Amino acid sequence: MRKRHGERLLFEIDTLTIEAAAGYVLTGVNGAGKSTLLRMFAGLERCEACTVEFDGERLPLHPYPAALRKAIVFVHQHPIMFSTSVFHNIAYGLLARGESKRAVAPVVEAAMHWAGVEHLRDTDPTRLSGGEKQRVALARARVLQPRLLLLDEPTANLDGPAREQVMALIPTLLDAGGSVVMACHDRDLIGLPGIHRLKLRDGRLEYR
Ligand SMILES: Nc1ncnc2c1ncn2[C@@H]1O[C@H](COP(=O)(O)OP(=O)(O)OP(=O)(O)O)[C@@H](O)[C@H]1O
Repeated sequence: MRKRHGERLLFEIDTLTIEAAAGYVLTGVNGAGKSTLLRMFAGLERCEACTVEFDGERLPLHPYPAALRKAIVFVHQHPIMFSTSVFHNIAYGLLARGESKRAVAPVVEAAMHWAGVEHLRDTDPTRLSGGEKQRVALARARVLQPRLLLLDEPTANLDGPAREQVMALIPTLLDAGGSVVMACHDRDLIGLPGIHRLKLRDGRLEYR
């Protein structure tokens, strides 16, 4: 995977292997390219010379393949939500996949319970705090059961109980059986037991 901005080479990565059902933190100084790398995986950023092997099939990252669109979910640092309700935002992706309202309702209930946002079900997400919004975004991603979940600095800009609540959810994301890669600077996330460490440094990826 190679990424340039004009003449500047941001990174060049020969091979990156993401195992099934494994958790990774991606670290690196500000501007190292962490968000860019995650956005590439999610098809949100063009890249040169990018090929992935997914379930034994070789695919380009551009144009972005439908198989990856279904398998990979990206959670933005500042999640954007419809100005409807928390319930609707969590349900939306499943309804868009063609699932019935009747099938989706209990899944959304369980996800709200998991994220501790049941009391906010009818709230307009634009009125939520940063921590509440991040928890709704995690619930919204989780119901889609992604094979790979990409989190961009999930605890950035949070402190106190809001940060603790988001922190507590992250290890349980792996229980669903998918893999998680999160870009972060948060020492507590980097130190989570069993998590693999990746570092972008001077345009190269290091396994640590
Ligand atoms: N469209 C663009 N044109 C030129 N440079 C860009 C563009 N988009 C991003 N960059 C640069 O690419 C670099 C990588 O940005 P990125 O957001 O991926 O870094 P990061 O490691 O996630 O940083 P942080 O830890 O601060 O979030 C930065 O120097 C940024 O300014």
